[in-house]
Amino acid sequence: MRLCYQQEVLIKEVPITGITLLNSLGLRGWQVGQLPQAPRLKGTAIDSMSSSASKTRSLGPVYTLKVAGERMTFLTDAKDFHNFFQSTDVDFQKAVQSSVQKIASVTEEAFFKNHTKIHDTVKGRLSFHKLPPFCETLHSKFKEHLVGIKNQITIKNGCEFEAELNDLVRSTMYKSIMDNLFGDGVLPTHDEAAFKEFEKNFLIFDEQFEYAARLPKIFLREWTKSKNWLLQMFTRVTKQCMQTIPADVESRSLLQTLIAVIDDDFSPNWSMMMLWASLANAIPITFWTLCMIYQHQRVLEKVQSEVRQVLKENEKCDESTLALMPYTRQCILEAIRLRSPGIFTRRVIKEFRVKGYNIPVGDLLMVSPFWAHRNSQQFPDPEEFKPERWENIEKNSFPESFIAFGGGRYQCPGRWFALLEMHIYVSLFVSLFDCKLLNGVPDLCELHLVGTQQPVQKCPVVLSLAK
Ligand code: HEM
Repeated sequence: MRLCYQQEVLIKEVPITGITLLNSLGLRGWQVGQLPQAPRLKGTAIDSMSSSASKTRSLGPVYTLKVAGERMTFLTDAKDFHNFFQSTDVDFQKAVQSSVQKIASVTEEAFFKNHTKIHDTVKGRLSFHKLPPFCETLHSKFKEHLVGIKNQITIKNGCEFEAELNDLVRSTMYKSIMDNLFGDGVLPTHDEAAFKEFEKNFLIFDEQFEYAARLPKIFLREWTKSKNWLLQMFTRVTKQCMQTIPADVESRSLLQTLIAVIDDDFSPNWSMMMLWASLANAIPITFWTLCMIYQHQRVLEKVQSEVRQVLKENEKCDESTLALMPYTRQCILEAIRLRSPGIFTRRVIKEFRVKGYNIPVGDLLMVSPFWAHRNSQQFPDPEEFKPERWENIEKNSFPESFIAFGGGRYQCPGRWFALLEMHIYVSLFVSLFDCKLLNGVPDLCELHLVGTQQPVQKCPVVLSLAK
């Protein structure tokens, strides 16, 4: 397969073994297209998702792919990311609106009317200085569910307990996050059968989320059924919630805060999207963090000695407790670096100049955190799990080269909450259990581009009580 590049009158053809590249981006079967005003594509190498050196591609710092009729121009040089996030020539809302319409049935008009308001509301509610109350409630919910597992092991007379790690993390985290953000028991977390029904539908919704942004409904029967199930649930929940929104703004749950600002009939739809955003990345990355910790004996010993000491001496969990476990936080940041979302995107609304090239209006401009985080200039030995590289990172800021949470006006508003919940969960988990990965760390499934990667294989583990 060939990809054509054209610079002024010169047409440069570059052989592309790009089907592998596309596969590695998860774009199976989509078309590689023509670059209209093209860069001389030299220079920056991009590692494939599976990161083998033999798959390294040299498409250059700027290149365009035509995917399902849409021109996508990728920026791969970290020096251009700031411009990507800050330029007024590109637009976040115009890039994502049609996907939100397909996925959540929010009309174009409703999207533009409410999106910024919702973003700012979530950002305000989950801002760094609003997090302390969540410390205690997340800690107590996680503990409740993890102690449930501990009791199952104890019942077996302290013997080992076999489990699938991804399922275990999911089932213990989902309920806790839902209760914390949406209100205790507001979503079906208290009744096991109802929760299972929810989980089944949510997993289908999540798994095919990205296809749903592009494919006609006809190919998505099962997904549409699950989406409708979730929408019906949120229709009931938001109706009840509207009648019980407390006057005191500070005591409102995130759901109540959200519903209070939406001024049309799409509350259930936005709430469903909010639920997805709050579960889809943080929970798989928590799973990967645990896998990576248990896979690396030296790291494991360091985390164990840190968390067991601190949590033994502190029954409660607050900010100062977490500050005593900095290495665990470094492990989490390192796992986020290695399992960042595949891409995020902006729509070019005014000709965008980069490296001497003019990217035309209408293009989707793309940046891949997954690949950016494998740039060896910024992250030496990029494939290695090295928590120490985060040693001197300040608590409420990230280095410019770390873009897992996006950037600019619409940067992930849940990022501090995500780090908090993961820090509490991982430290509790390691303090309670010894865990042996029976088959090592699973491979990455490359189907998720917008969200983080899921494991291909199951991850069987043997759990026992921490010694
Ligand atoms: C490790 C976990 C997470 C990662 C890697 C992540 C990453 C991202 C990214 C890359 C974006 C798009 C930003 C952009 O294009 O500039 C985003 C958006 C968003 N995230 Fe997160 N996120 C995580 C956890 C969370 C959590 C826990 C919540 C909520 C509690 C959340 C809520 C949101 C929302 C609501 C948006 C949409 C913003 C908008 O449309 O304006 N995220 N996230």
